[in-house]
Amino acid sequence: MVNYQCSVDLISEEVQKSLPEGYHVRPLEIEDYAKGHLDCLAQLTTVGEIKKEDYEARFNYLKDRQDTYASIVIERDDSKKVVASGTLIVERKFIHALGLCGHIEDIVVDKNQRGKRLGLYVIETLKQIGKTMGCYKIILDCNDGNIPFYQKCGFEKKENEMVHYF
Ligand SMILES: CC(=O)SCCNC(=O)CCNC(=O)[C@H](O)C(C)(C)COP(=O)(O)OP(=O)(O)OC[C@H]1O[C@@H](n2cnc3c(N)ncnc32)[C@H](O)[C@@H]1OP(=O)(O)O
Repeated sequence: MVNYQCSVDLISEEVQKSLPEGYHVRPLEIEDYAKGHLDCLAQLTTVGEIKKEDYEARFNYLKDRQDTYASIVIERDDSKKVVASGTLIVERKFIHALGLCGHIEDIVVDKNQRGKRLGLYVIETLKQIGKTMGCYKIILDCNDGNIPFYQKCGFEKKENEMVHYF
């Protein structure tokens, strides 16, 4: 199984050029608590009060499972702030010959940084990580308003999303 940290290094070189100047993509780091990762996520949905030690415990849980979770961020070079983030989760199936299915989750670009193709870049990076890790497909759920964005990222609409909240 590929360690995604390595694949991000490879991807970075290949596609970094397509990012606007002054930004870079990298795996999530434990220091991102202080770099605005949660502020960015709060522009997607409710985050709640998360203490630094709890953030770090969750980060370490994910880091110990890099064959399943790949979280990436885009950092702005001048402010050193996280301005975009996203996660790929790799599901291990019995079907499709023990196939691996990638799930894209929690995509967000800071509201002041939208329209610069940062979202596209996050998705392209996660797609390449998924491919490198051996996923046969990548799926995601989104609202109607984001369908055109994901179509630009190479996704097509298929079936429906269902939810049951506890
Ligand atoms: C699986 C999930 O996580 S779904 C949740 C997605 N996240 C959110 O809804 C949070 C709030 N929204 C955001 O963070 C951002 O608006 C995002 C992530 C949806 C898009 O990020 P951006 O960086 O602004 O998009 P980006 O600039 O990369 O756009 C890529 C292309 O999609 C187009 N696009 C982006 N959003 C939209 C939209 N809502 N409707 C139509 N086209 C769109 C852009 O015009 C661009 O087109 P182009 O290639 O012809 O220039």
